[in-house]
Amino acid sequence: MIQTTPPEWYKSAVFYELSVRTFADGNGDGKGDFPGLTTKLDYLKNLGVDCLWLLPWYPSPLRDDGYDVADYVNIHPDLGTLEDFKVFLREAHARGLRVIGDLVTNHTSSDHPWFQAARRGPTLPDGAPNEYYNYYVWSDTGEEYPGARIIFTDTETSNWTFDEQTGQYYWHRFFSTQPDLNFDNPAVVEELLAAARFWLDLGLDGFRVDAVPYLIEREGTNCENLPETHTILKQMRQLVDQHYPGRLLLAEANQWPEEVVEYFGSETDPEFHMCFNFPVMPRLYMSLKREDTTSIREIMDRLPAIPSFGQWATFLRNHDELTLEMVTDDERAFMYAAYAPDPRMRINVGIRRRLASLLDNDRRRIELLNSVLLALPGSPILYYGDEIGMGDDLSLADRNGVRTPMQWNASLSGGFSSASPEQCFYPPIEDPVYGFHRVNVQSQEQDPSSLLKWTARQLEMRRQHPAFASGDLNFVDSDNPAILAFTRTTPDETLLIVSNFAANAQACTLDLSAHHRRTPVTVSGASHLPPIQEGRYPLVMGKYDYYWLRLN
Ligand SMILES: OC[C@H]1O[C@H](O[C@H]2O[C@H](CO)[C@@H](O)[C@H](O)[C@H]2O)[C@H](O)[C@@H](O)[C@@H]1O
Ligand SMILES: [Ca+2]
Repeated sequence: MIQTTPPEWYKSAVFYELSVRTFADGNGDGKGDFPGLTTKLDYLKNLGVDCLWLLPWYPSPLRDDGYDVADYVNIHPDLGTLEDFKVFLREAHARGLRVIGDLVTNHTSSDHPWFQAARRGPTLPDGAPNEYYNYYVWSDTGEEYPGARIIFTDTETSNWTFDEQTGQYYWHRFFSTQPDLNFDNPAVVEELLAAARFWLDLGLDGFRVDAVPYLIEREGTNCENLPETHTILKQMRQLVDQHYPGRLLLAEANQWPEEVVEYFGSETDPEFHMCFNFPVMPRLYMSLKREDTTSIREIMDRLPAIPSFGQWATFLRNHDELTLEMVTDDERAFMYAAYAPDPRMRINVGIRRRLASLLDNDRRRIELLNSVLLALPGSPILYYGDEIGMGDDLSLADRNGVRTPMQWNASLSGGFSSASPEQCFYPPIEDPVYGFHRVNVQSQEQDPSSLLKWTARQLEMRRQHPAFASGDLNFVDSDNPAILAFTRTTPDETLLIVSNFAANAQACTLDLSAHHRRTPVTVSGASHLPPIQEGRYPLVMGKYDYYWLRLN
């Protein structure tokens, strides 16, 4: 059962991101749904995750996979009913699993009744003011805010789109089918808070809040991270603190450390409990190809201190492209050359591939990056299917190639649905390397050496050593840049994590003078390494090897 304490459960949680639509189909119509997901809760519990993050489940025309919301307080009919959702949430809680949703704040779908009403213009035919007009951001010229970048660079040429009905332009930071809400209008803030309350009242454990930097526009700025945006987001936190203590707000702010840290607020004026650590993610991949981990250490050193209630969210992949917004131009060019040799792999400012295919399906590299993810400060978020090494489908448009059906077994449609593959929302992957005949949960559950079993064991080990979640981070100097070494320390234990990012065996000497006379023992307890006699500690590691050690 879910305990109401500790309120800061998210600090030690492992999260699992999934799309209800592509996880498990309960009624055989080819579309995943809440009843299907409910049947998979034991799988998720056994994997060892603590909290599920569900992609948007709202009614939507699905022009951005549900991030175009047409009704904030309902379930998309394909995914089931509100009653199905309640059953799912009850069953998740009964297993000790928490659940957060995705609150799409910045914009609605152009199909949302608010936008359709807004298009009637500022004044209604009877002369009364149209209250919905000011729910959105309008312009006569479409020339305002030229400092705001375009985010979906492959699709959009402007952040303004002309609307025939009003004869005006409306503002949108994402697709033109996603008009931005006008957060200068207090009624809009109230609507979003009411939507949040609706789900929190049903027992939801919180939200990942989408695209938070873009709520407010101001001339002469880039319209990101503005002080007025923070003021609004703090109202959301106040709502949670006052009425829903113990629930979580996680900010999706794809920004540099100096900007993202502002989304935590402060001890006395809090904003989000958690923020994604976007900048470290591409550097994990970059370090592998460069066989040089300097950039990981540099970006982690650049993270400012966060309030005591705060926690980072770390991840290797998610439902979007592997974003390259938080790297330099040179680094971006390097990443494209290294990880997206086929132009179809590129989209907007990123790479639309899954973890296993990015890493050439190399089990050692997959384990290495996961082991670093689980050991770095922050609560890790696993992306569904990556725990079994699913691949992607480049023939699907947009970012949908990384959103294919979960592969449960080798039966028709990979056990995702009793419908045929052609009837599935996205076709299940069937290629010989990543297809469901070869890569699926059932076969990996029967194989003690599978990636799935390895992942479950790592999560269990992480749980047994709280320093992984809460220990202080200290980098250990290594004379070999291919080898990343750091400690995580609590008053009770010190963990030493050493990882070889090179494709060959590497030797290094670590400066462990702070740990003189201690003996590194693998966290499983299976192997003792030589004691740290002197400050300089020599180590030889096989290619892509990693050690999780406890200093006794
Ligand atoms: O709702 C619109 C989009 O919001 C999120 O977008 C984020 O992903 C973008 C890349 O796909 C990224 O560049 C941007 O900084 C983020 O806000 C959401 O995760 C997307 O799926 C969605 O389309
Ligand atoms: Ca279904």
